[in-house]
Amino acid sequence: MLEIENVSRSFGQNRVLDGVSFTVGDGRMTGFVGGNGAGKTTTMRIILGVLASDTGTITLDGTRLTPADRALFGYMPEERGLYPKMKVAEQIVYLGRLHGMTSAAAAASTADLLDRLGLGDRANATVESLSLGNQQRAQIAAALVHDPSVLVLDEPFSGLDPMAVETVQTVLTEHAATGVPVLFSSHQLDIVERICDDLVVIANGTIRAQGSREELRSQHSEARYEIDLTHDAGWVREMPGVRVVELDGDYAVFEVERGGQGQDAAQAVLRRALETGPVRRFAPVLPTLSQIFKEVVR
Ligand SMILES: Nc1ncnc2c1ncn2[C@@H]1O[C@H](COP(=O)(O)OP(=O)(O)OP(=O)(O)O)[C@@H](O)[C@H]1O
Repeated sequence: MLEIENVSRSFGQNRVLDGVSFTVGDGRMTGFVGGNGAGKTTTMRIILGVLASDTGTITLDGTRLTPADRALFGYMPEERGLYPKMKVAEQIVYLGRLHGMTSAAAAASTADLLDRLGLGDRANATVESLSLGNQQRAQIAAALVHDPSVLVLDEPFSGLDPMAVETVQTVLTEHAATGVPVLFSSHQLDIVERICDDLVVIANGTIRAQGSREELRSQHSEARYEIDLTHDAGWVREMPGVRVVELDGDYAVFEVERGGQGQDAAQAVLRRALETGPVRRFAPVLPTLSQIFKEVVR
């Protein structure tokens, strides 16, 4: 498990990370989300040791990170780092060699990754001749070539078409499934929602929420309910403590206050519904990641 504990960092007077703590579990795809300038890249650079923190520690399985640990990490930096004029496969093999792989092992890993990423037929093309999306796939291969023990990816899905998102997602998920902690940032909340196991939300340099996707969704779900009746649901609008956000014949979605009073109001709707006839469905509505995000960064 990778653990970031109480990390702070300022640039001049500007405190861009303030007591940041979160964990990236083994085998967990952990989405790191936050608005522009929230502190994601700074955090990732500190994890990789390319930037120092002012305070705080980073540990892997309880031990403080050493340069040797970090040499085994895979990193896709925000500023993409491949040489434009070098051939794709040659370059990825070269990066594998820098990580201490034999030529044969680096070549085998490169060929395998390029195939899985759908770049097999471009192995001998120069990086600059690839489309941006394909350059991005090559960057993913570069981060994975040495079979990293931890994977940190800054916006791995930006600029990818939906097919490429799926391809990259499969490769990353397979790598995580070998027990590797994977931290990736993204502004594409729909993608994060689909693929992350855990989520960390940062705003203005502080962590606003973290946990498994299911935990977060259920923590933020109790205020909204849907009810599906076999008769008109218009009366729900008249119920105290209830705000109807959608009404369509015998179907309604409504919000209540968070907490005990709100729950009582929701239960009162259910009781009244049962008095008036059969109820097909009554359930909390799980919020989308985008709704949770808006709520916690507010
Ligand atoms: N080298 C630096 N010198 C001064 N300020 C910096 C430096 N690097 C980052 N910052 C500031 O730190 C803050 C956090 O930036 P960071 O790049 O970590 O955010 P981010 O969450 O990755 O944003 P984005 O989604 O836009 O990439 C910003 O206000 C940025 O201007």
